[in-house]
Amino acid sequence: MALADELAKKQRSISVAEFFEKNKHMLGFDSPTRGIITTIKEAIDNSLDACEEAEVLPDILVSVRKVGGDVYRVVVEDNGPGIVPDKMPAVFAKLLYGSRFHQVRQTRGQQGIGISAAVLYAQLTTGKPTLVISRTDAKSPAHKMTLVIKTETNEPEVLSHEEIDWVLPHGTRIELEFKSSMAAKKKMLEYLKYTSIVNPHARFRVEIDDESFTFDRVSHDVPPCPVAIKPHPYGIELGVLKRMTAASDLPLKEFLIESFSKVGEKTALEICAVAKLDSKVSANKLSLEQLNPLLEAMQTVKIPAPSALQCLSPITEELIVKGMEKEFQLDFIKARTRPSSVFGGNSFIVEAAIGYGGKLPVEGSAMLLRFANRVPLLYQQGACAITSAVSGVNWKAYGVSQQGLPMGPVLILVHVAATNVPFTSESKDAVASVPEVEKEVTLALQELGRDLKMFLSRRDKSKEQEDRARAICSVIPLIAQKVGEIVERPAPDTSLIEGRIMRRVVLKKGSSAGKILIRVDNYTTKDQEMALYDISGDSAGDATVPPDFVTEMDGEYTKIWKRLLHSGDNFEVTYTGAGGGIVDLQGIAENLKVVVDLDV
Ligand SMILES: Nc1ncnc2c1ncn2[C@@H]1O[C@H](COP(=O)(O)OP(=O)(O)OP(=O)(O)O)[C@@H](O)[C@H]1O
Repeated sequence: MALADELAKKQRSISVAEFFEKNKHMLGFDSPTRGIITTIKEAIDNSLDACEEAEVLPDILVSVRKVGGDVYRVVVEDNGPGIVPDKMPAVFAKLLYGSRFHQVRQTRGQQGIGISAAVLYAQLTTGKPTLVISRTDAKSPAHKMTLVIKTETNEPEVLSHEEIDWVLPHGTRIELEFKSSMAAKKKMLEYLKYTSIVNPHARFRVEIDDESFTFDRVSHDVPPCPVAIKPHPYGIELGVLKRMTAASDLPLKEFLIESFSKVGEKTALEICAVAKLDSKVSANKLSLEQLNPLLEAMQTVKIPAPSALQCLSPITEELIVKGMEKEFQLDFIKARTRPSSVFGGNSFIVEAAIGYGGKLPVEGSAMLLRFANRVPLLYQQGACAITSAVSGVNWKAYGVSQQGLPMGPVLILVHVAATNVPFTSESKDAVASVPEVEKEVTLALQELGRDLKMFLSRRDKSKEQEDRARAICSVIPLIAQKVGEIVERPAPDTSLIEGRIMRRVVLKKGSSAGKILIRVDNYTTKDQEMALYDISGDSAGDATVPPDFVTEMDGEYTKIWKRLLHSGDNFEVTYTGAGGGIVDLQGIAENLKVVVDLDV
């Protein structure tokens, strides 16, 4: 037909670079504002992955600078293992080129698209090539290249290449220029803050125009790099099995043992028996008719779950708490790392944490921080299985109000670590709805919910006790006076009683000087900041605290002195002046025993 001939002239293959140039939203480059965050995220993901592989503590520099008009230069530099010069062009200027796609282990990068997509975005919006410097060891020179992607062929083009001296003994630096705006500055800083929470061993130095920020590490231990394992029989699909058998000349039994994790002699023979196949037949001789029952047998025979120990890298409860405490002021924080679990042959571990109170906003719904393989998920919260699992928990049972998400000063962190995170799309914004993953998130949150409930009821109880004590306090002088009248004696001095109620030390107005002795006993948890408040609201009184306290003003008269508490601490607060005052010991952990002695 004439039309078919006509169409035939227009039919041609499309390169993957051309495809993503047109569909950049699929990779998280929907708008200039988002483009800048995605670029930084892709580069940082790679830096962290590379440092983990090289077992070095990541020191990452991020710089964003306006270079004219609406063009910004983004620089990300790491102290990772570097990239050999031969591979630099393809790593940065060829889509679907990477080292992690075929590995069964937890990594941030998976697809081999991320950083080349950023290079493509830069050349699309400014026409500028990307500059890359990389060095693999102190004895070799660094290589500096400028690169573009030839979109029609998805092949790299090296515009310049020279060997240079470089300050870093090993590492990689990428500089891209693209059209953007600073509308997302807050989100960018949030992304960095959240990244530093789940990568507590990394340090980020950030320069945005003329401002600098540091997100420092709280751990000096490099997390063990996840080790790749073989695929599990439960997670295999027919096409993959066909490719694997075709490439193997081993007998079927040996092929099964060699190619899959958790398959030993006994399991391999059982699979062959269920599939009614000879265990000695060569794997590459199997026909499609034989592969179908083989696959079915591989998925019905009972096989132990893949081991998660080596291939996953959970953050751990202790480090999640450290990371959260570094970035948020909270009254309560608890984290939980669940045992490993499996979906479709993929190992995964869910970790979660709940923070409460402190400086979290009281109004509105809880803050939800979602993470997958130690990467913050900043977009598509509503489409994420983590969000629906959080909303599915009955928070009212734990003393927290709820409208879908819990409401009030609550911070929820959920981290899904998996050998293959089931994202809803290539832009890796949201976790797809997988019942096994959702169940684990729910279980982690329910466990934490019970701890939160306990904290809240203890807090309410101590508030109740304080109110009661206060009420008693207020009538003590009256009772004393009445007693004095009855027995016809002067009223007894009740100031000391008033001064030792609860954790609040009250110095009566008119007392000219006082000493408060504070002793910290029985401190079993980690160091925690304690604040001493002078809430007298009076300029006449003043207090002297030991010099290692940091003083802050809260309002015009109220001073806050802060310092970390340690077990066995002993110190004195001296109060002078006629104004009287109240020194309040706040933010003290439940299990911390603070002994306050008043010596007026
Ligand atoms: N800073 C770096 N240091 C060392 N190697 C790097 C660095 N950046 C990239 N690489 C290498 O280049 C490859 C490609 O990176 P790219 O960002 O395109 O994909 P990815 O991270 O593997 O996957 P994804 O598309 O899911 O992000 C990586 O797999 C890694 O081997």
